[in-house]
Amino acid sequence: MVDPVTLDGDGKPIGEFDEKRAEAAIRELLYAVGEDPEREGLRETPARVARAYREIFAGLWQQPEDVLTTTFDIGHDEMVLVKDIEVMSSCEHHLVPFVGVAHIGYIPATSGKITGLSKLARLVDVYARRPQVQERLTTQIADALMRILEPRGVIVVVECEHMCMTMRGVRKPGAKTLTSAVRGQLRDPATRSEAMSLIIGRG
Ligand SMILES: Nc1nc2c(ncn2[C@@H]2O[C@H](COP(=O)(O)OP(=O)(O)OP(=O)(O)O)[C@@H](O)[C@H]2O)c(=O)[nH]1
Ligand SMILES: [Zn+2]
Repeated sequence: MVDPVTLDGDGKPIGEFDEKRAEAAIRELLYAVGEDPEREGLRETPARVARAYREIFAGLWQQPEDVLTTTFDIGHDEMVLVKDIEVMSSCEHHLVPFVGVAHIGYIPATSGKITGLSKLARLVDVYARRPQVQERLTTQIADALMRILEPRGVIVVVECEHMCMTMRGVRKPGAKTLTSAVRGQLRDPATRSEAMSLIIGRG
């Protein structure tokens, strides 16, 4: 899957968030919907929304290597699974949120790298804080872990509710979308089903 951010030769993102441009766009949007961005309550809104977008899309200027920095070798070669990591992302089709949880498991290489547990949650944010589709979010997390930790296997399961399906359009609140990405030894049916039962069997 191609990373949506254009990278330079050193793998760093090209460009930067243009707050002034975002502010002007929000002013235009307010005019377009028939509002008056000069009225009291809206005067600060374009600047405020621009700052909010800077935060919501901050992942565009981060790479997984920036957060998977702390790795240890503690000789643990059994599965590590972190469940119910909060996901807050934005649907790239409608620019409204999709929210839910991610479950991430990996089997370290025999003499391989383990990362700090919080780094898995940070990795989710790197990819969630971009205009996204849930399938790409899921595969990007799995592929980054495979590339950086070089584990024997990875499983990523993401369950989200998409606001574009609840607040507009088809209007089906409560519908959850599940996506998974499985790599390496976790593709083995027995290992995969052990991981899935750990993920699904939450009390
Ligand atoms: N596969 C996938 N689809 C998504 C995701 N987020 C939103 N969508 C869908 O993207 C589709 C865009 O469809 P379009 O027909 O181009 O847009 P639309 O007219 O606004 O569609 P409706 O949402 O059905 O009103 C919709 O079916 C959304 O439900 C996602 O993460 N993954
Ligand atoms: Zn959408």
